[in-house]
Amino acid sequence: MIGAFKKIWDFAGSEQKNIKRSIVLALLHSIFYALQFAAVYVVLKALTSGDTSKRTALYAFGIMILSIGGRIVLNTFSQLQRVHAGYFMVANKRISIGNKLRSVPMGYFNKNNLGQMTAITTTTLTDVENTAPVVLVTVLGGFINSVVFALSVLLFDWRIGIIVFIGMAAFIWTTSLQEKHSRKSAPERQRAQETLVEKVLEAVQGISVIKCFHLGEKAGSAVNSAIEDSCNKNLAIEKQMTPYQIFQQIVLNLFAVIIMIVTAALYVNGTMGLADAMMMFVAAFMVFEQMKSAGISIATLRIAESSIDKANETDNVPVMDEGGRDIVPKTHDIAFENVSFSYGERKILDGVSFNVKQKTTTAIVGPSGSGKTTMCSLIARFWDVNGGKVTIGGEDVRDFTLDSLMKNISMVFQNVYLFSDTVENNIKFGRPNATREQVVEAAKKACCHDFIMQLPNGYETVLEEGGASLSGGERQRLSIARAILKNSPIIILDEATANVDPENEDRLQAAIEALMKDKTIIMIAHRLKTVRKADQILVLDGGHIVQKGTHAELAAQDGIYSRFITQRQQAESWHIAGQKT
Ligand SMILES: Nc1ncnc2c1ncn2[C@@H]1O[C@H](COP(=O)(O)OP(=O)(O)OP(=O)(O)O)[C@@H](O)[C@H]1O
Repeated sequence: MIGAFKKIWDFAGSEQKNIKRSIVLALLHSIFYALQFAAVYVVLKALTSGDTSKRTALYAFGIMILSIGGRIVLNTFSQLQRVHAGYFMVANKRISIGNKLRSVPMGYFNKNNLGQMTAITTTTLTDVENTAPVVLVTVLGGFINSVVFALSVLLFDWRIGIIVFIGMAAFIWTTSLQEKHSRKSAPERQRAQETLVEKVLEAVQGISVIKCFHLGEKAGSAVNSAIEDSCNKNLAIEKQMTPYQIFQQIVLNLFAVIIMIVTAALYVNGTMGLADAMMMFVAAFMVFEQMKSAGISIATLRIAESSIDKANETDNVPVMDEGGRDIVPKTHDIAFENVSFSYGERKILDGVSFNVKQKTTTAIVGPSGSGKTTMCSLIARFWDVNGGKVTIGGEDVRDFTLDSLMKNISMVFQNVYLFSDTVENNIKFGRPNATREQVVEAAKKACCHDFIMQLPNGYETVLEEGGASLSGGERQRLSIARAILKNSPIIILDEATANVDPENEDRLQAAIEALMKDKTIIMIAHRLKTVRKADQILVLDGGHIVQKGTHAELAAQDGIYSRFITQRQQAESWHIAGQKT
């Protein structure tokens, strides 16, 4: 249990001060709570001694008012501090995880699916927000209050005080039993919650496939069973905890009864006065109150702990940036030196070496799945090589900080992701402080300006998430405008195969040509026209560069490249024939 408290305390980080304040206020609250006993004692003492003066009544009344007023004020402020701590400690963790995810290797996203990550940053951390500070303040505050209360009883009458302490020890014993049991079920509840988020996201993201293949029932039943499982796991925790909570109540009530019996006995044998005995009767009802609420909160301690473990696990993944330097490379030559790379056990690149001179264009061709995209991803360090090295201007990409590396590179892929933000902000993504004029200039070069101006609010139009409100070609040209504005010296380009109708193709080509001007280009090429113009062509197959040279050199050789030419020529003639009909 102490370990769990320490975890919450460490998690609170800079919010520890607010939790401390909340606990102190909770303690002060308990002093004001105890004041009502003083009022009761004054009344009892007066009644048993026959003092019915107005002064005594007012005195008792004043103490009672002070007790009530103090409790209201202190409880409000204690709660405010607690809520503040909960909200900010979780907000800080969310920001920290967000920053981490920018710098983790892409392999992390393979192993940890979107559902898990969404669950951690939403429901899991919301659990921490709602439970951690409450549990800390209620349980710690509750125990400290009870000890203070018990000490007061001990000073008042040592015999009853000892019974109170024994009752507290019995309660702690039942609590430790309860806590051991919740240790196993809290992570299970956690997993069920993650699966639920995962299934809902999957159903929403794959809705077009689900509709196409009439899979509504299947997808629905996966979501339903995840909901059911999550409900069951929550109920299981409740069911598991209930007997312990009943047991705790029995133990505490039993000790309250013992206090009353012993008090009565002490009064009867004349070792306790009437007022003191009546006071002890009242105390018997109240002395364990704080412990009871602490006991109920203990059940959520494990939930908070397992949620914190999960969030910390995500926050502690090793990032790629560690040890990187802010490097400004002297040139933008790119080199692969004997590079090997595998996804898990599966080798994709094996001893790949080549050089790209700055401000030249290199086209990569090869069969589907040969590793073209992977090779490009290694330059931007989405992944780290398993052997050899990738350099820019002679500097290993692993020596750069992520930011200083990405300053040099723009990537334009076929799958363009646009954020649910204005068109302008989507274009400014790579250069946030660009002016409107610069945005418009880039959009014009990328042949986007006309369609942007036709949108309801032009550059201020807010796009739908992922860019769903735009056509594939429009999305692609916006991503080119983004890259033009970023103006980085190296461009990695996956030439479009899809979304290209003849009208769009001309615009797209114009956009790409604007982007490529005076840059070092690595291009996954699909069109014969672009491959022909490249300064160097790399043919990738079976994890190796099997051919390297200019179009003229490779076209003269028998091999994959000459077959690629034949295939492209056929495809392009089919394309043209298709247009004529
Ligand atoms: N994130 C990943 N995790 C595991 N395997 C992957 C991952 N990405 C790609 N692969 C596998 O690595 C191989 C190379 O993929 P890559 O996308 O680099 O090929 P490509 O030549 O670009 O293919 P295409 O021309 O079809 O786009 C493929 O067999 C693919 O299944």
